[in-house]
Parts: sequence; structure tokens; C-alpha cells
Amino acid sequence: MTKTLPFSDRFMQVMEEHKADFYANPFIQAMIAGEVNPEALLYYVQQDYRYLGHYLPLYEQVCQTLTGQTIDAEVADDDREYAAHKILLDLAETDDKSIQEGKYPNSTVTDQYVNHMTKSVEKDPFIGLVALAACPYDYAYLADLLIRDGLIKPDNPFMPWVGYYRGIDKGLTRPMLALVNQTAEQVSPEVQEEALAAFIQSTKYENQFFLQGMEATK
Ligand SMILES: Cc1ncc(CO)c(N)n1
Repeated sequence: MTKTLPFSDRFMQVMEEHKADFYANPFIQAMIAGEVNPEALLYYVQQDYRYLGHYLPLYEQVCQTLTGQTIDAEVADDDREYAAHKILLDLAETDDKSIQEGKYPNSTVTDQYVNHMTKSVEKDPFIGLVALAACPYDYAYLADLLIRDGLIKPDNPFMPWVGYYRGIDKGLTRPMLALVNQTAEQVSPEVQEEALAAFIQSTKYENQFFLQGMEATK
């Protein structure tokens, strides 16, 4: 008897295929160089705060549909990743709350990514879950890669930020992957393929999400 691999193993493959694109991203390159670009960081944090405001209710909805339960308070209640954003705001030498609340419109990428997640959730709860899984998974995987490849050294100012997200077996990522793998066994191969395509699309948006701040603040 061969045991089928967990569905989430395919996420690893997607990340390995997109690794070069992430590494070539000017936002990631600046981070590797330890260069602080305050405007790009502020832009990123502001967009991310909004993005997470859409993300959490979608995740809650998918969990409800698939498990009949609400998500762990501990997992949900990180105040939209305040701690991670605080690290970047400190680097940019600001703690201005108004930047997180923001008065600027959502960027195109933020809107497109949110729209992609919303449409995926409407289509099918498993496809939705997998489209959402890219958010914690990609950051966790990328953080692990950057450290493993020796690109973010302990003295890099972004080390605490990378450290916050690293580890695909902790935080939001762990329960999410467990739900992905459990649900995958109950859906058709066609739905699995559609879900993986949604994950790949989310991964492309993740890369663009980093980039947008660099381009908007050039
Ligand atoms: C866009 C985006 N992707 C992933 C994460 C990690 O949770 C985040 N905070 N924002």
C-alpha cells in the first residue's frame, strides 16, 4: 500500500518553483541587503493591515463551513499581526497608528488578491481554504528559506520580522495545513487541481504584494 502524500506537500513544490521570483523581488533584495526603505515599509504595512482585515473573516467563514467550528481565538486574535507590523514600523521609525488605519485607497494588487480569495471561497470551501493557505504558508516557507540559505543573518535588521513568520509548523499555518490535508482526502481530483491553481495564483499575488510598495514609493 502506498500512502498518498499530504496535499500540502504540493505547496512546497510551488514555493520551490517560485523561489527565484521571490529572491529577485526588489523588496526581498532590499531586505536581504538590510536596507530600510521607510516609505516602502509604511506602504506595505498599510496595505497589509487592510488585506488582513479581509482575510480573517474569509478564513473564519471557510472554517465554519468545513468544521462547523470557529477558529481558535488565539490564532485569530493577533490584532492583524500587530507584532509583525510593529517591527517594520519601528524600522521606519514611526508608530503612527493612522498609517495602519490609513486614508489611502487600496492598491490594485491588494484589491486583486482580496478578490481572488473571495471568489475562491465563493466557488468552493476547499478551493477557498487553499487560496487562503498561501498567506501564512508562503511567508513561513520564505522565512525559512531566507534563513536556511544564509541570506538573512542574525544582525540583519529584518531578522525579527523574518523570525516572526518562520516555521510552517506553527502559528496560523499549522492548524490550516491540518485542515487542508484532512479536507483534501474528501474532495475530487478536479477540485484538488483547481485548489492548487488557486494556491499558485495567491503565491503570485504574494510576490506582487511585496513589490507594490517598492514601485509606489520609488
Ligand atoms: C499579504 C500577506 N501575506 C502573508 C502574510 C502572512 O500572514 C501577510 N501578513 N500578508
